[in-house]
Amino acid sequence: MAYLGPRGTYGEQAARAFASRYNDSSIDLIPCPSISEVYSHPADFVVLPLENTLQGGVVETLDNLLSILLTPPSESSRDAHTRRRKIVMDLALPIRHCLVAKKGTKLEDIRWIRSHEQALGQSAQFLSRHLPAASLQPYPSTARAAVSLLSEADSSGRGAALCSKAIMSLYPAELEVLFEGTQAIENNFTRFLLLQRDTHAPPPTPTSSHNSHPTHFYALRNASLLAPVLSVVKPIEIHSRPCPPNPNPHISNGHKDEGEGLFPTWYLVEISSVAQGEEDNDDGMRSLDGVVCLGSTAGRMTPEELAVL
Ligand SMILES: O=C(O)C(=O)C[C@]1(C(=O)O)C=C[C@@H](O)C=C1
Repeated sequence: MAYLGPRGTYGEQAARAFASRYNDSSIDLIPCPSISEVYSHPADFVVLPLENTLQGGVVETLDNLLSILLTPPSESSRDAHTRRRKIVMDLALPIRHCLVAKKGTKLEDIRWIRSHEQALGQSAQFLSRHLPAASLQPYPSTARAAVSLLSEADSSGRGAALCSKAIMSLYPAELEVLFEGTQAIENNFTRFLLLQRDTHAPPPTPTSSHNSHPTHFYALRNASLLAPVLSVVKPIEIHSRPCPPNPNPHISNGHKDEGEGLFPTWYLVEISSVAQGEEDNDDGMRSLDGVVCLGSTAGRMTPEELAVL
């Protein structure tokens, strides 16, 4: 199971929780250096952060999920295994950031702060109030930012990281927590998705809160597809992202003739299956040209289930 590493990330916590849903103790957790490398990893399972209470969609995840719109069905290279993967589960992980620094560092000495851009954004109010002069340095993950402090040549401790307290169990002798709870609100969650290859692996065992109303995810190539889709289903959420420049002019990115001019956009639409006649609706969605099904969440883990892991 591939996740955004190194050890100590929120992604690792999500991966452990997802792995516990499988009656298979042989699932290895594989840390990857970036969200894009998680997405393209050939593992049977990958774990991706989708959205956060305070900061909204995780753009690197959205761009990777939507990149399927550029992949022709016959693709045989890097994208073959990503095409065969489907979303099977989600969870909402409580997110509580700590300001962490090398032991002995004082708050007033801190000149720069590293973290994943999501964590920096979620802590913007704290940073402007307590560390207004510090420069912000985006890192590929919260734990990578914390680990980078250890190899910092500057031993006077002028830098800090925002990350999960979990990092302290890995580096108790080197790091210390200067402040707990830097995010703007207590009820801060990041939703993670589990994608599973449609071969080999068994399905997850249902959670105790087994979701009798799964939700379904679709990638849409342009805005004109929103109208037919929204006329047949109940949308729960719609994320939009700029359509990337087309790397392969032989494959349409869906925008040449759409008249969207300067701002071509792709959409990730999540729909509920509680709408009447859901089966028909789902078939209707799949048959639309420019719509790709990305999978369904079968059961969401509750905070209580996460707490006992
Ligand atoms: O950097 C991490 O620890 C991650 O797991 C990534 C990530 C994200 O991409 O949103 C996950 C949860 C938090 O919102 C901050 C960062």
